[in-house]
Order: sequence, then structure tokens, then C-alpha cells
Amino acid sequence: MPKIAVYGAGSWGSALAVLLAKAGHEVALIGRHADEMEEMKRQRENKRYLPGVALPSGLLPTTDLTLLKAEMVVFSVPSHGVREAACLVRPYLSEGCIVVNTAKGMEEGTHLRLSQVLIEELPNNPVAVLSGPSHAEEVGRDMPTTVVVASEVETAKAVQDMMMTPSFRVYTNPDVIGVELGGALKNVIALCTGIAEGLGFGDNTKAALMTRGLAEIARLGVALGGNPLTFAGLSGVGDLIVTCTSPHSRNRRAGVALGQGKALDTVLREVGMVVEGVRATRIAHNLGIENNIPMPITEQAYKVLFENADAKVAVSDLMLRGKRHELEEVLEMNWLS
Ligand SMILES: NC(=O)c1ccc[n+]([C@@H]2O[C@H](COP(=O)([O-])OP(=O)(O)OC[C@H]3O[C@@H](n4cnc5c(N)ncnc54)[C@H](O)[C@@H]3O)[C@@H](O)[C@H]2O)c1
Ligand SMILES: O=P(O)(O)OC[C@H](O)CO
Repeated sequence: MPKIAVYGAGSWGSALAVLLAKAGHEVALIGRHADEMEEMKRQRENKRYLPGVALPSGLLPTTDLTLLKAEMVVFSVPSHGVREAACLVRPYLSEGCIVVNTAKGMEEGTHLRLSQVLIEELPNNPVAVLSGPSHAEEVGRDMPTTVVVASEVETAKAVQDMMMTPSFRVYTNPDVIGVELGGALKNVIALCTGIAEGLGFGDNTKAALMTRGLAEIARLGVALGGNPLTFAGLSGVGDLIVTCTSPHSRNRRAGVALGQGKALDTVLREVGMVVEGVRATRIAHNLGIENNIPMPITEQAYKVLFENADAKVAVSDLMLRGKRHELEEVLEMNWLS
């Protein structure tokens, strides 16, 4: 069976390594901290990031970067670490080895999508992105999950072949831009639905945020080159649903605590795992301004997170905006023609 390396031993890297090892691949799960990886090797479990999931025998927890010489390398580090990680692994990768990014975010400062960062740093490797509604806690326990892999066709098919299992169904989609933006931007809306929950609002409010949130994700996504239909797929509405509603979601949980009045740094410390929506809010807010795209929910999220705005006032400001046609951009921009 092909050898696969997973770089990044947090929740998602660990769950994907478990999945791939159970599928019969020889898998190296490569982390940064020798003590943590040794402990994982001894206990056959990632107690900090994926408790309760046994590591199968074909999975080797390690810090040995030479094991990156594999047929496929799966990147599972937080989005802010992707460039640094790419530079670190570059000397070890075989030419032509497929690199699959699984982080959901964009690069701060450059506003590049993460596949663009990887292409810049790893010019000799085909790059694919994996996204969709997929919490590590469920994938690690073989719960039926569907995801999408985006890249040029042959690479996407190769990743689909290597990653698909009876409990992990992988679709392909050539729309890398749409798939990446859906995955990055849904985290902003998940923070917002969490905040609404923390404020004591109900399901109507959450459904409103999800639906109108998707409208603004698609608006920005299409302006940046994504296919409108991708936002109706797994990496769009699919991931939005799971992240806004699941008890596993770190972004939703962080939002709930913010809505209950806790300070952002306290919330991030308490969650203890990466909350991508915070950076994504700043990036999406800036992209909206740069591209002249109205993003009212993102704008309010930005004010609450970074300008100390009162979350209740933010909700009220959204409710009191000027009157609009529900399908304004669809009609104006001829999306369906
Ligand atoms: N957890 C999930 O269910 C899930 C599902 C799909 C996608 N993702 C995405 O996967 C990415 C990773 O999330 P996670 O949930 O595994 O995070 P996590 O907080 O569980 O773990 C992050 C891991 O990355 C390591 N790390 C941090 N910076 C690094 C760097 N510069 N180089 C190497 N390692 C570094 C940390 O030591 C830790 O092991 C995020 O972008 C997230 O959105 C997560
Ligand atoms: O736990 P979250 O909020 O980081 O979401 C994880 C995944 O993106 C869900 O698909």
C-alpha cells in the first residue's frame, strides 16, 4: 500500500491519520513535539487532541521529517502555520508527491488562499485541498462523512482514490477557489451563530445567520473567482451547517462563550485548540472592503471581536439594515445564466 505522511498532529491530522491507517496505508503522523509524539506512541492515543480514539497499528507517531518521503503528504497544521510548515518540509518531499492541504483559512497579510501559499513554497509538488463537513471527533470514530477534494482533475482523482473509505466519501471538484473560500469563510459565520446562542437567541436567529451568511460567503467567493454552485456544495452549505450546529465545533463554542460575555483571549485559552474564525473574520472583513463586497454579518463580527462592540447591538444593527431583495446578487450578476 502507498505510504502517506500526515504533517500536523492536532485533532484533524490525527483523525485523518487514523482513517488512512485503517484503510490499510502505512501512515506516519508527524508532529513537532518529541515528548507528545513519544507519549502518543506509548499510549496509542492522542489524549490531548483526539481522546478516546485508538491509533491503529499501521500509524506511526513521530517527529522524523525523513518520513515525509511519501506518495502523498497531508498538511493538517493551522492556517497561520502553513507557510512556515511548507518551508520546513520542502527539503524532504519527493518531487511529484501530492500535497493535500486540510487547513481551513487564508494567509493574513497576503490574503492568499492556502493552496496559493503551498504552490509558492512547494513549486515541484501538485497541491490539492480537502474540505467539507468533517469533525475529527466523528471521522476518528468511522462515522459516515462526506468531503470534497479540489485541484486539477488527475490530482483530485488520485487523492480521492487514496482517501476514500466506506465511511469517508470523497467527491472531486475542480473549483479550488470556491472550495477553499467556503471552508475558510464558514468559520466566521459559525462564530456568529455561537454568539447568537450565547446571547440566548434561538433557532430562527441561527438559521438567519447561516442563510444570510452563506449569501455573503458566496458574494465574496464569486467576486474572487469561485463557482456559485460550489457554495451550495459540501465545502459551502455542508460545512456551514456542521460548523454552526455541532457541539464539536471550536468556532461555534468560542462564539457561545463570546456571546455570554467572555473576553476573546479568555475564550481562546479555554477552547485550547485552533479557532480559525477569528483570523478569518479579519481577513474576510478586509477582502470585503478591498473588493467592494457588502458583508454585513462579517462586518458586525469584526466589530464584536476587534472593536469591543456589544454583540446585542450588532444583532440589532443587522436587523435594522435597509430593505433588500433576497436574491439581489444572483439577479444582478447573472449567476444562474
Ligand atoms: N479539528 C477538525 O475537526 C478539523 C476538521 C477539518 C479541518 N480542520 C482544519 O485543520 C486545521 C488544523 O486544525 P486542528 O483542529 O487539527 O487543530 P488543533 O488545534 O487540534 O491542532 C493543531 C496542531 O497543529 C500544530 N501546529 C501549530 N502550529 C504549527 C506549525 N507552525 N507547524 C506544525 N504544527 C503546528 C499544533 O502543535 C497542534 O498539534 C485547521 O485549519 C482546521 O480548520 C479541522
Ligand atoms: O471545529 P471547527 O469549528 O474548527 O470546525 C472544524 C471543521 O472545519 C468542520 O468541518
